[in-house]
Amino acid sequence: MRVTILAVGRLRAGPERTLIDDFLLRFDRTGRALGLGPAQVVEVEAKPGAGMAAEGVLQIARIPKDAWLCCLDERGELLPSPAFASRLDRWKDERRDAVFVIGGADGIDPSVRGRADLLLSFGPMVWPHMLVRVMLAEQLYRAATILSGGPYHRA
Ligand SMILES: C[S@@+](CC[C@H](N)C(=O)[O-])C[C@H]1O[C@@H](n2cnc3c(N)ncnc32)[C@H](O)[C@@H]1O
Repeated sequence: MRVTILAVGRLRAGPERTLIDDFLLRFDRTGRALGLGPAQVVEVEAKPGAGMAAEGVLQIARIPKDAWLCCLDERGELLPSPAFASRLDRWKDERRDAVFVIGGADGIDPSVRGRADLLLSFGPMVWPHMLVRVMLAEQLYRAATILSGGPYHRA
């Protein structure tokens, strides 16, 4: 199953980018034997000040028709890492694509949120979207290690 992190804004080279690249590379390596991956980051950028609705139009254009759609949202479901891994495991048997949408400064437009199969929360606090990219990349890698029985996840 291809995995896309669909994010707003361009992330320049720096520590967050390094971590994301590293976790997604590890996810690809660990997930390959499980039918998970490859993972990619797709960035959309609306004109300055165009707002969340314009970002939503760009995001919808990048979501494959039959993809599982997960929107990252602080008001969403809280899942322990093994439960998140189980979701990925189930989704990969059902669809070719999973897309994880991370909003910009204003959040995710209702036109995108309304289509989501899952609203996933990393806790009730609001995190900067660049950090949410890193957290999601790490959880994807963690999920792959849980499914492969590796020693990375210890709880
Ligand atoms: C800075 S936040 C935007 C918050 C926006 N003010 C709102 O109320 O929706 C940018 C994006 O990061 C993601 N995000 C931030 N905190 C999160 C959390 N605790 N759990 C999941 N996603 C989160 C969401 O996708 C959000 O749209």
